[in-house]
Amino acid sequence: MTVELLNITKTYKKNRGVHNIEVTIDAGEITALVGANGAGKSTIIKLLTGQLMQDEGEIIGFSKEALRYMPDDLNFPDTLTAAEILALLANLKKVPSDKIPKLLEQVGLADKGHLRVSEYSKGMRQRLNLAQSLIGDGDLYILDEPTNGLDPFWIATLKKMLVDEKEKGTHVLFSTHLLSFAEEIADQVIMLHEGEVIAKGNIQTLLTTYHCQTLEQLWLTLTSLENVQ
Ligand SMILES: Nc1ncnc2c1ncn2[C@@H]1O[C@H](COP(=O)(O)OP(=O)(O)OP(=O)(O)O)[C@@H](O)[C@H]1O
Repeated sequence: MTVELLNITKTYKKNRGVHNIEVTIDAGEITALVGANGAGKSTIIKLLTGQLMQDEGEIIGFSKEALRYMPDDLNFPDTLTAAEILALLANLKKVPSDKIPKLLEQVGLADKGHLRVSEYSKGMRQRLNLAQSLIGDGDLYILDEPTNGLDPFWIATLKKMLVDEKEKGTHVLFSTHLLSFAEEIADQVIMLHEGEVIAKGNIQTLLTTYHCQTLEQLWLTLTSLENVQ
């Protein structure tokens, strides 16, 4: 099963949002959503996760039950410990609480689960955000700027986790400003510019087609064209 955005348009009151978006997310692949600030990445993620409703178009193949989601700005209640927060969220997803020690361990917080989130650094909060997105077995995994606040070790660990998810047959879609991160692990890319898709498809095929060595080169080439197709 694939998830498809068909001719999606979302306009905010004064701003354009995204326009005529046609995107397919395949199971067992990693799709990277890339583009400059304001290009429309978060809007697409919010449409996919049901936080926004499109003005036009249709999303098919999406089921809320299948969704696991790592937002870019998750605020946790400061007075709860990380283990308590994960227990609450596991309970909501009907996942047994005995999975929590493993989740904490996966994000390197095994010995910090008893601490209140107010005592966490930014990177630790982001790892807790990652841990909550690992709860359950939903096979549509969406991550909004997952590398934010992570140090190089945790960026490398995140890469392995996403590749493992892909190998389990999960649909993985993440947004990023880091084109090298996208290039290293994604199969497909959706490149956005001013609310429109300017390139999409298999990364290697796109690089060959446009005679580029890297995604950064491709992005610079496409965004400097006078008439973007
Ligand atoms: N709540 C909102 N109200 C009005 N305009 C908005 C709102 N959210 C986004 N926009 C506009 O929609 C466009 C796309 O924004 P979006 O947040 O999707 O971009 P982005 O690619 O995620 O950017 P960034 O990399 O800066 O997070 C921008 O022009 C932005 O100003």
